[in-house]
Amino acid sequence: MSVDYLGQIGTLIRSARQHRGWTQQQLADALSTSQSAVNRIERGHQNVSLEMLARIGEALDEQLVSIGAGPVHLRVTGPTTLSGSIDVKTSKNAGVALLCAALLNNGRTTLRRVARIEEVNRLLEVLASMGVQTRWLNDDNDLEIVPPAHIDIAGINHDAARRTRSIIMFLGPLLHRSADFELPYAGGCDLGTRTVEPHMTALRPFGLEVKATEGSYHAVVAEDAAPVRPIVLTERGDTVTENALMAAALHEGTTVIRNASPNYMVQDLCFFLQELGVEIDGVGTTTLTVTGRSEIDVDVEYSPSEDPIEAMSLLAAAIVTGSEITIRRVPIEFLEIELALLEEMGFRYERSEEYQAANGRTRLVDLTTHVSVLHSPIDKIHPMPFPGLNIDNLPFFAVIAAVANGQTMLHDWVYENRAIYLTELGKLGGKVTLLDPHRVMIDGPTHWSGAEIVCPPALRPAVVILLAMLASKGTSVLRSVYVINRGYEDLAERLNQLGARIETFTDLR
Ligand SMILES: CC(=O)N[C@H]1[C@@H](OP(=O)(O)OP(=O)(O)OC[C@H]2O[C@@H](n3ccc(=O)[nH]c3=O)[C@H](O)[C@@H]2O)O[C@H](CO)[C@@H](O)[C@@H]1O
Ligand SMILES: C=C(OP(=O)(O)O)C(=O)O
Repeated sequence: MSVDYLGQIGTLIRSARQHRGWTQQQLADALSTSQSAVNRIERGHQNVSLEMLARIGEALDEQLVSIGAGPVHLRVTGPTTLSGSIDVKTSKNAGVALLCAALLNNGRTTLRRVARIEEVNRLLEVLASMGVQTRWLNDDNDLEIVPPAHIDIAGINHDAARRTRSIIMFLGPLLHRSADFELPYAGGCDLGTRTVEPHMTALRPFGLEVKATEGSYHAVVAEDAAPVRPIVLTERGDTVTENALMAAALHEGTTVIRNASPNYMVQDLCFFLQELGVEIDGVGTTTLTVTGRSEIDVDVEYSPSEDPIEAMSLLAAAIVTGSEITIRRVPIEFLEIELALLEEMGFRYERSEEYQAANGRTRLVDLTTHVSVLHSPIDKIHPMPFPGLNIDNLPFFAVIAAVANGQTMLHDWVYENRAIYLTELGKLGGKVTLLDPHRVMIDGPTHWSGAEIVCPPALRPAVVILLAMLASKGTSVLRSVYVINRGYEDLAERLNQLGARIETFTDLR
């Protein structure tokens, strides 16, 4: 940790003083201190208290440093070899779904070990603005949520809401709470246009009609509407399935959802809803049969499961740095295809016996990676809805393909923009050719060398670049990492515990 903050602050003070046309003595007089003290401060040789900084700023009529504001960056020194063990944290995508689902419950919801990430923070801000009480209970990241008798949807914090995609999952729970309300447009990663139409189609049988007005969705709910036939999702999407589930959970009667996503976050939501007393058959399949309740008022505890995408990120970290590490608490059901493909590429690893996650349902294993010589797969790599290679895991195969011998094609048919961001690996020495907006060709192996890169506005590609920086020779800088913190808790610090050399810094302003 060698950022010379004192030196930087000193330089800022000197230039502000000179800008004002003052000598060191004049500043010293204004501060009732000595000229030699000012000299030491300007040279970065003296620790300055916050109070002193404020006084200097006042004397020079300039705000010298704004603390905590502005973007956060990472400085990475490489190449690194990692070692040791790391636990996978609970998933962002279950976390946000469960926060929305807590709106179904009039009672107290306690979620155990929630990922303390920016995406969750934004949703907490949104919930607070609607009058929902939330609080972190302890250092284990247990989170308590208590909705008010009347949810103030109109009071919603638009700025926080617009920064997350998950806001769309308020529709399912809120349609039972209000007959007429507005929600800001969903945000999240900039991956190109992401449709909300399947959500509207899925929720229409519950009486919901949504009109897109300027900057927000205007939702109107018809009284006494109820699904009379199975709801057939037009896409097997994760959040759309969750919306349909949440709408069905507060509908007294049985709803059948077909073409449902059986993916990890949906399973977590189903297990939680079961704890709330909602009956659900077919968890983990594409047909969910839900018998809801007209009111839910229980004090409930639930432990969301571990994040398969974080597990994949850590596997990629080990592979790109040629390291042997143990990744604990891997939800194996959701990483099997990725591992099978990696094995085909020559990756060797050991897998422990299975054990249960804290929710008592999800199967976990520990994986120990071995240093392996990888080659490209014979066929292109493409994602599919679960059970298929997870779309959020596809970007990690870019950095893996870059260290494998041969040519690999990645085909991201899902998102309009995400593959494009992978070409940023070229700045570190990767040979990544964009064939069209959905396909990239990667030639490996790569001699990585450090560079300065601004995070692309998409979580997974940003992490992919960080991982390549771990393997890059020299110093790299990754700018504006909010996008990473949106989905990962303390990633840099946890990689450092495995031996990485990543420093966090901000611009002093
Ligand atoms: C909060 C959360 O849980 N976010 C996840 C969720 O977002 P979410 O459920 O919001 O995903 P989207 O609805 O944006 O779907 C992703 C894309 O896949 C397309 N699509 C999806 C299913 C399908 O059967 N056919 C199809 O074409 C959609 O049109 C869209 O372009 O699922 C995405 C796809 O797994 C993940 O990347 C996100 O991390
Ligand atoms: C696309 C992602 O997230 P979101 O749906 O929150 O934008 C992701 O997790 O990679």
